[in-house]
Amino acid sequence: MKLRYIQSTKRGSITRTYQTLPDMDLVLKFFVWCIVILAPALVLLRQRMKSKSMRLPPGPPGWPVFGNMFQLGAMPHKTIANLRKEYGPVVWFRIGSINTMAVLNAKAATELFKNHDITFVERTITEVMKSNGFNKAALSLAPYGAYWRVMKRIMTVEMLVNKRINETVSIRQRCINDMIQWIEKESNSAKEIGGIHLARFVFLASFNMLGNLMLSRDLVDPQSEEGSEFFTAMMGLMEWSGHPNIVDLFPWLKWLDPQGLKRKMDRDQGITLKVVAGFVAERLKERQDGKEKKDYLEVLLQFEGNGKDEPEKISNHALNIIIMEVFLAGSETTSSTIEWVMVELLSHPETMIKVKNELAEVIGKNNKFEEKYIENLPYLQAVVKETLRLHPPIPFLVPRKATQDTDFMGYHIPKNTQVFVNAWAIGRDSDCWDEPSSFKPERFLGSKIDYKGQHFELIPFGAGRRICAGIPLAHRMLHLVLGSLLHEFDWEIDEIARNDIMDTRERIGVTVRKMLPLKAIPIRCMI
Ligand code: HEM
Repeated sequence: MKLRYIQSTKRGSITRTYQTLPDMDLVLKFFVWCIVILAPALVLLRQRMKSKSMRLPPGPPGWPVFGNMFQLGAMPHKTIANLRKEYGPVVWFRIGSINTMAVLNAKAATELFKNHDITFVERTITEVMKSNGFNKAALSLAPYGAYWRVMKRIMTVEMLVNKRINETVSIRQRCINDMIQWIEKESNSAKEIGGIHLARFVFLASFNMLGNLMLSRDLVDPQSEEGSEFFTAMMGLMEWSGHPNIVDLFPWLKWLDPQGLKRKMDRDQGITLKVVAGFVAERLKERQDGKEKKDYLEVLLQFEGNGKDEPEKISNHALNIIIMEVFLAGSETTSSTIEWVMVELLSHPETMIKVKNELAEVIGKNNKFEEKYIENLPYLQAVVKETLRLHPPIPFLVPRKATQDTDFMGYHIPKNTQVFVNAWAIGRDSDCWDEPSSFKPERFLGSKIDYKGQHFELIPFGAGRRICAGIPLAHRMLHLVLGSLLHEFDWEIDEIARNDIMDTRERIGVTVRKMLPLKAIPIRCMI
C-alpha cells in the first residue's frame, strides 16, 4: 500500500493528512493477469466464431486429387440424394478439382432461391459447352448480365408468352397429327417387333413443333436433306454434352482432349450452325422479296437494342446458337418426360383407366385432343405433375455457380463452388410428400402446387432468375402429346416390355432417360 502526503491550509491553520493510493504494481498486475487469462479465451472465442462461419457443409471424405468422383456412381442424383441421411440437406464434396455443394431438400432449396438466388445465378461451364462460343451466346449458359436479360426477355415475353403460344396452336396440332399418322403406320407391325419405341416418335414430333415455331419449317422431313443432316448433328450434340468429360475434372488435360469430346462437339456444332446459317440466309432473301413470317427467327431478326447496355442487333452467330439451343432445350426434355409418364401409366393400369375416362368424358370419344381442353383436365395435369415430381428430366437443374464467397445456412461457401439443386431428391423429400416414392397423381387434385417456380418442393423446371424459359410452351406440348397418345390409342406391352418397365435403371445424357427404352403396342381406339 502506498500513502500520499497532503498538506492543506484552512483559515490560516495547516492540516497534514495521508491519503492511501492504489498500488500501481498491483493495478498493473491485475491488468496483466486479465490479459493473460482473457486474451486466449477471446482468441479462442473469435476463432470458434470464425470457424463456425467458415465451416464448409458436411460431406463424405474424398481422395486426394480425385475427390469423391469414384463414389458418385452411374446415377449421381440418387447417390447424392442418399447422402442426406448421414450429412443433412446441404452436402459438400469434390468432383476432381471442382468444389460442389448439393441441395437436397425443399427447405434448403427455398432458402437458396428466396435469399441467395443472385449469388448462385451463374452457370458452371464445362469444356464442351465452350465449343464455338456456345456458352457466351446461349441463353441457358450466358453470363448473368445485359445480354442474358435481353435474350430472356425476348424468349419469355415476345416468343413464349401465352398470347404468342395461342397464335401457334394450329402448327402444333399439325405436328401431332403427323405423329399420330407415323404411329398408326407402325402399329400394324408393332406386335411382331414387341412394340414401338415411343420416345422416338415424341422426340421427332417435338423437334418439328420447335422447328415450326422457330423457323416455320418441318425439319424432320424425309424429303429434306438439310433437315436430316441437321437432325443427325443435333443428336450428336446431345450425346456429347451428356458425356462426363475428364477434362472438366482435370482442366490441365484440356490440350489433350483424351475422350475427343471437344473435337466431336466442334464438328457437330459446326454442321448445325452451318445449316441454321443457311436457313437464316434464305429468310433474309424472302424478306427482301416482301414475304413475311411470324416466327422466333423473325423476332430475333427484328430486334433493335439501345446499343448501350444491350446489343444494337443480335449478331448472326448468336442468332444461330439461340436457335440451336431451343431444339436442345425442348425436344429431349419433352420426349423423356412422355416416356416416363407412359412407363408409370402402364405400371399403374388403374391410373391409366382414370385418365382415359377423363379424356373420353371431357373431349368425347370421337373428337380429337386439342390444347383448349387442357385446363379442363385436372387428372391429366396431375399425372404430368406426378411424373415430373418423380422423374425430373434434368435432376440437378442446369448446375449453378457461386459468384462470390457467401454464407449459406450457416456454412461458408467459397466463390466458384458448383451447385447441384437436386430436384430428384427434393421431389421425394419426405418432409413434403406422403409416400414420396409412390406414383399417386391424386395428391395434386385440389392442391395449388405447380411447377412454375413458386413451390420449391416441385422444381423440375428450376426456379429463380434462371428458371426454364420454356415452361408455358413445355406445359402445352406435354399435355398435347400425352393427351393425344392416350385419347387416340390404347397401349399394351408384351411380357418382355413388362419386365423392362420394372427395370428402374436410368441412363444419363442431356436428360435422365430410362436405360431400357419403353416399347409399347398402340391399338387405334379413335377414328
Ligand atoms: C419438359 C420440358 C422441359 C424441362 C423439364 C425443362 C427444364 C429446365 C431446367 C431444369 C432448366 C434450368 C433451370 C434452373 O437452373 O433453375 C431449364 C432452363 C432453360 N430451359 Fe427448359 N425445360 C423444358 C423445356 C424447355 C423448352 C420447350 C424450352 C424452349 C422452347 C426451354 C428453354 C430453356 C432455356 C432457354 C433455359 C435457360 C434459362 C436461363 O438460364 O435463364 N426449356 N429448363
